[in-house]
Amino acid sequence: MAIPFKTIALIGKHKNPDITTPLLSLAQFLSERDLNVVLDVLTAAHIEDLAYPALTLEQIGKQADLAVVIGGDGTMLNIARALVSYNVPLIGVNQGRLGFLTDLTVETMYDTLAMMLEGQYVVENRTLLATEVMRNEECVYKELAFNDVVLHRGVSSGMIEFEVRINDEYVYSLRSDGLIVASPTGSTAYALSAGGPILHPGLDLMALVPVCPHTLSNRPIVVGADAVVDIKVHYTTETKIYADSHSWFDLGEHDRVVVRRYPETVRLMHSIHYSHYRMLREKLGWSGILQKNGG
Ligand SMILES: NC(=O)c1ccc[n+]([C@@H]2O[C@H](COP(=O)([O-])OP(=O)(O)OC[C@H]3O[C@@H](n4cnc5c(N)ncnc54)[C@H](O)[C@@H]3O)[C@@H](O)[C@H]2O)c1
Ligand SMILES: Nc1ncnc2c1ncn2[C@@H]1O[C@H](COP(=O)(O)OP(=O)(O)OP(=O)(O)O)[C@@H](O)[C@H]1O
Repeated sequence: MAIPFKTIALIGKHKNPDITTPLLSLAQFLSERDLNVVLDVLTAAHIEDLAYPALTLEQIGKQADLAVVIGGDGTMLNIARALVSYNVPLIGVNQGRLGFLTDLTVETMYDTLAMMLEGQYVVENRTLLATEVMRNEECVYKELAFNDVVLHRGVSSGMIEFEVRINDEYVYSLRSDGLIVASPTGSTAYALSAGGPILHPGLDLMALVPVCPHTLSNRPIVVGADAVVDIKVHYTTETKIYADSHSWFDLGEHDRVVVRRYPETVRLMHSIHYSHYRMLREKLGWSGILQKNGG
């Protein structure tokens, strides 16, 4: 079978010396299979006498057929947002903490990649969120989020107050520490810590999860892909909006935060043996066996 991937980009967690050895070893493994290997410029900057071309993420987006990200969830979030418009499938090798988005390990990556390069893979299309801050009908901040868009009180100790509308219909007003609008991918991140539901990543949905709401009856809600979530901030001290916690913006009084599904999706590639439920079981420490007699 013809290999559908000719040029493979390797992108490592920036400034992490631990990734250099596995990354170069993976580069050699791929070169020996007659594949063109390229590295991203930030990763390449820390490697001496590099035998592979160093490309910007934009060049990788245009030239690579596949990108292997060696790092943690934080690195994958960043690279996925940067490459989403180029439709390059992404494979994650975990060198970080939890590794919800980076399911291969350094130990298993050779065997698993060899199988995937022979066509034994599945692709998941993952939803992203697009957010805009509107001030007097003018957009003053615009960002993409793979996990979540979070309205938060920042460092101030006081609660924030805001009003939520969905598709122009009033939903509720709330006083709380914040509100998380999570994609299915982000449903296992901050939203989960705040009591939100775990959404299967194949779903095209968003979860709205309040952070410490003052009205205890206020619960997380799940809305459809066509929902345009409009949050009007009533009173602000230091209120901020965060996209994946990587980018943020200081909100002013009466600013509106608009969140909607981004039309393009991130393509995550997994081995055919990948199981979302096994991953949840392992990462979240769920029990794998039923014990008899309550033992
Ligand atoms: N109290 C919290 O749980 C809390 C607070 C702030 C931000 N966050 C999350 O951190 C994310 C940014 O991640 P980071 O790694 O760049 O920051 P980070 O380095 O601060 O790590 C946050 C933790 O969240 C994990 N994580 C990230 N994305 C995940 C996902 N989709 N599913 C399960 N776990 C995930 C990471 O592995 C890491 O252990 C934000 O999008 C937000 O969801 C969580
Ligand atoms: N090659 C790269 N190009 C661009 N940004 C990068 C690159 N490598 C890492 N980053 C950014 O550096 C940061 C690394 O994230 P983080 O500190 O959370 O580490 P991580 O190990 O990837 O993830 P985690 O801590 O969640 O396991 C993120 O902001 C990520 O987007």
